[in-house]
Amino acid sequence: MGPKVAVLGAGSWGTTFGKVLADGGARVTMWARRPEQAHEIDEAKRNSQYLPGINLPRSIRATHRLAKAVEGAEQIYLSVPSKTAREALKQLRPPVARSDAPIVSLMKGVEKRSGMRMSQVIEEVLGCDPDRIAVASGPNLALEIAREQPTAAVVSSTSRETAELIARTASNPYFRTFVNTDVAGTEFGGVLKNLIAVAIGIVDGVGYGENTKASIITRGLVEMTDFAVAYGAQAETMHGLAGLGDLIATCQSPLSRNNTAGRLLGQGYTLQDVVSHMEQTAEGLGSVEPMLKLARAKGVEMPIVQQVKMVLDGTMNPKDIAPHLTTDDDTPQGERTQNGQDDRGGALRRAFQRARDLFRDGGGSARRDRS
Ligand SMILES: NC(=O)c1ccc[n+]([C@@H]2O[C@H](COP(=O)([O-])OP(=O)(O)OC[C@H]3O[C@@H](n4cnc5c(N)ncnc54)[C@H](O)[C@@H]3O)[C@@H](O)[C@H]2O)c1
Ligand SMILES: O=P(O)(O)OC[C@H](O)CO
Repeated sequence: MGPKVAVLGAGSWGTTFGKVLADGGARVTMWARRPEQAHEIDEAKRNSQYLPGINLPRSIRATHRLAKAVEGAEQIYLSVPSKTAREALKQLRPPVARSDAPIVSLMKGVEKRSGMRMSQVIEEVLGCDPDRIAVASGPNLALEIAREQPTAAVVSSTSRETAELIARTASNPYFRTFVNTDVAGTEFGGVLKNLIAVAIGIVDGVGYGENTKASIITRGLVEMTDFAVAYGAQAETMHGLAGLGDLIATCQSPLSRNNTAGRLLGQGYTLQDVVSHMEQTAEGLGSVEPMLKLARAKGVEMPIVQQVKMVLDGTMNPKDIAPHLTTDDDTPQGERTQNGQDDRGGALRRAFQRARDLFRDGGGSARRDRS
């Protein structure tokens, strides 16, 4: 018999992940805020609003009572929009204090006010040991997985044991989960690819073709890597499932809400129009500002994300987004990342600055992951 698990949040990803877990043998109880949604999942084994046409496993249970969902749970998965994560977590404090169940974030956003990653918000609100926290990410478009199309994902935790436990539970014949211990890289990959997917949507909406998109994806990966490495992540994580893998899926798919939001902006709709049109969460729209703030704090240049912000603010015509892939200056620049290139004084200076910051903080990347 598989572990008893709770999945909190019954939108498209929470429900799909509940199915992944149940199809891997776990005993799943979903928590939905709305009683009628909990009732539909529990009785009809359907979530018609978020996963139309999908039959959920017969074993899945659902409730709108949080305490009932987490009672006796050996693992707890959280899948709400990042802007509501803190509020949802506060309700979890009493039951979590009574258990030692790992807490797994399925979310791909940062907290707008603080710029904190979701694992950091979990650690702060629940006050639990980081080794008990895991995050899941990767090229994971919910509807494709709900249709049981073969997919890979990655689970990360500062404790390899926790990551392996969650990866074993979140695996089934159509869903294969890998592990790593680079929590910051895994989370930032999921946040950053959303921003690049918005850019791709914008140029799609304008009507530009594959050269423009390939240029943005490739240079976008450089921005993602520079940012993540500046925050103590490993560059190789950005080239794995949580980085490049997810970047490809999100930038290519019309199923992506971030890509869709960008496309509408590129077609000339305002941000306000787009937000009111979207029925599901497009995390990228709310992440642009906090991520640029974090980038500035480390001296990381993110010209593509900066241009996305200008389109969101209405200060740049979407059709102008692609040609200037740098906001720096007109000097030809090396193609490698800021961290890798040795042909620009600025990059070298920043690398020294980061090394000095790291040294001053007294530790390497693993330690910084826990901050
Ligand atoms: N959909 C995907 O393909 C996918 C894949 C991977 C990761 N994610 C990430 O998963 C997270 C959730 O996204 P989603 O796609 O399920 O969004 P969604 O818009 O489909 O659903 C969000 C759900 O959260 C519920 N909710 C909102 N605030 C809540 C609160 N305070 N308490 C309880 N429930 C609340 C909503 O009622 C809704 O059921 C996001 O961070 C997203 O980036 C989504
Ligand atoms: O629909 P999106 O844009 O939130 O993307 C969903 C997943 O994150 C893809 O991995």
